[in-house]
Amino acid sequence: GTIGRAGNPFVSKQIYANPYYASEISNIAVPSLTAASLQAKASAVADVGSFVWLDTKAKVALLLEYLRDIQAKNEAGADPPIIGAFVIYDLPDRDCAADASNGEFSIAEDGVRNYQDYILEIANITATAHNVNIVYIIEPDSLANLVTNMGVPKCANAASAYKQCITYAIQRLNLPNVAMYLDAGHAGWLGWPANIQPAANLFGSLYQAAGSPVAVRGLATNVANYNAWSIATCPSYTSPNANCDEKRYINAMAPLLTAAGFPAHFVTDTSRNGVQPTQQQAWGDWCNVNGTGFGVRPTTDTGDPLEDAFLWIKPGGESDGTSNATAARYDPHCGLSDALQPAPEAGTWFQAYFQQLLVNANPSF
Ligand SMILES: O=[N+]([O-])c1ccc(O[C@@H]2O[C@H](CO)[C@@H](O[C@@H]3O[C@H](CO)[C@@H](O[C@@H]4O[C@H](CO)[C@@H](O)[C@H](O)[C@H]4O)[C@H](O)[C@H]3O)[C@H](O)[C@H]2O)cc1
Ligand SMILES: [Mg+2]
Repeated sequence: GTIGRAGNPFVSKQIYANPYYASEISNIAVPSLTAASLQAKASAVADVGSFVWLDTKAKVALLLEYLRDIQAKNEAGADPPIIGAFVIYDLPDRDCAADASNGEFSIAEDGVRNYQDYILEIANITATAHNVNIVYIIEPDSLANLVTNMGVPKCANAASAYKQCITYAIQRLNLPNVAMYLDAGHAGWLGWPANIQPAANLFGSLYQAAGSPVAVRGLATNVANYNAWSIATCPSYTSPNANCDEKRYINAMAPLLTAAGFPAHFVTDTSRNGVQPTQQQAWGDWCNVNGTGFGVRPTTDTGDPLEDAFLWIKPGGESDGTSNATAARYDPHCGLSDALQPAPEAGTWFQAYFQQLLVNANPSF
């Protein structure tokens, strides 16, 4: 049966500690660290299962390589069995409300067709690796931008392409060895009272229009963001949004989704939420935020029946965006007082940020 229909895809499994992140740590981070104690801690980070971002068509080659490695490890008796963990992130006109993570495809230049080819390649590789279970997070920030940023021309112009591409993706990846979670922003984005019902409507209508694919298990929250899973006192910067953490957000969202025909479960990114409250000057500050730390390691022990797992989705140490104001992809959020600077381009290794996460890790390494 499909792992999506079969319930929580993470139970009695371990997430692949992928070589891409491990090599960033062993080739860049460890040699850059002077204290031997920090080198040992850094090496331990490489052993944590985290998500591989397929943020270019070229990186789909990694999917094939890593699924083969997982298959071999499982055949050699990996216990618990290893599952693959990947982020689908290559929409045309990507990251439409920001400048830091714009992608390789543009709608004006056959971007929808290029995206469909990207998805087909992933689907074909996924189907051949039929005895490896895989979790896909679908397109961070995309649908959330369609809820709150239709006033941004680039988002308004991209809306139908986003929906067409995401529908294509969840239909083509609706395979027996797949579970998918659609990205749903975070408590400080779609959790606002003004946004949460429109968000449920969008997710419900898209899910049903796609034919309610059984492999779609639910939604992913807090991807590349910093919110607490559950916090006793709402931080000041969250006021007046009562949904001030991810647990409150998903518990407010779940009944609205069920009513919209989408009985969803959730996963939450805890890779960078170990320090609470954060040093964000405003809740909407998303770029390379100062003072953060690695959060709870991946686990299904969430204490909430709606929450399948805490996961490390954003690879901690990879930049959210460049602080170079002359760069083509410069976004002003990466130049704010609460953003660690100087920062390299989105997705590239940011050693000072990795060190920050490491020394602030909670639980500590
Ligand atoms: O006082 N009030 O009553 C009240 C009422 C309503 C208010 O309005 C809300 O304010 C929120 C901010 O507080 C806004 O949320 C921000 O929206 C941004 C996109 O526009 C997101 O940015 C993305 O972040 C991603 C990583 O998460 C990046 O990968 C990506 O590149 C980047 O673009 C921020 O996270 C997210 O925090 C809401 O839209 C907005 O509706 C505010 C106050
Ligand atoms: Mg981003």
